[in-house]
Amino acid sequence: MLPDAEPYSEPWLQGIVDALCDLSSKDALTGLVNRRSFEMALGREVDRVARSGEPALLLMLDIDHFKAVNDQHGHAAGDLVIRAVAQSIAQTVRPMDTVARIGGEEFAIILPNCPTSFGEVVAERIRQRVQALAISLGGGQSPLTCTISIGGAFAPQWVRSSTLIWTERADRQLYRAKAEGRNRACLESHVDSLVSAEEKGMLFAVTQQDSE
Ligand SMILES: Nc1nc2c(ncn2[C@@H]2O[C@H](COP(=O)(O)OP(=O)(O)OP(=O)(O)O)[C@@H](O)[C@H]2O)c(=O)[nH]1
Repeated sequence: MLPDAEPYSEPWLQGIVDALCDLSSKDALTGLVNRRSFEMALGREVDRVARSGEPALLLMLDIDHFKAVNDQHGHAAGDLVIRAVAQSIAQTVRPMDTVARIGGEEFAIILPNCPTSFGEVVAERIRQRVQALAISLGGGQSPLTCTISIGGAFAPQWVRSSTLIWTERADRQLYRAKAEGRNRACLESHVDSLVSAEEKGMLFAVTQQDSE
């Protein structure tokens, strides 16, 4: 939609620029950050963790049995569920956290500066908030409920990881949550002992470069 201001005026042009930025970085259905922006934010977070050593958590979330929602209630109802879950997740985390829709019924959250002891608490809080939703379909129909599965992994502190390794770790926990029965949060444990050989190699490469 074109801005309200006088065409070609400075506010009008700024409005166009803002709208284009939104279009390229936001998901149209939910208004959350889109996959492209999420990957950029994750890359920045990997760098920040390696520099500061602050703990950061990545959560991957997926609506359970979502295909059945579409099949039983139609695609429009499915869209309502996706929107309601997106809103609920966004309202449960801090403004500094990045909440993204990265696929059909898949979401991801980057939580910078998240103490390791807080990981389970925040994941569980999100799971419970979504479970408590009563999603109105209108037209006298009963409201829908849904559940999500959550997988989480902390970025290894003081080690330069990669977005791919971090995402794979969180994804592995999400698969575990699905396999163990869904509607649950599974987080990787013993963060320090889980630095992979590849990540150690990356740390060595950085140290070598720095000393040259
Ligand atoms: N309404 C709606 N449906 C979507 C959208 N994007 C993807 N889907 C549907 O989401 C469903 C995902 O189903 P699956 O990947 O089989 O997973 P699931 O049924 O949630 O099962 P589990 O993840 O194993 O619990 C598919 O039916 C897709 O068509 C969307 O934007 N809107």
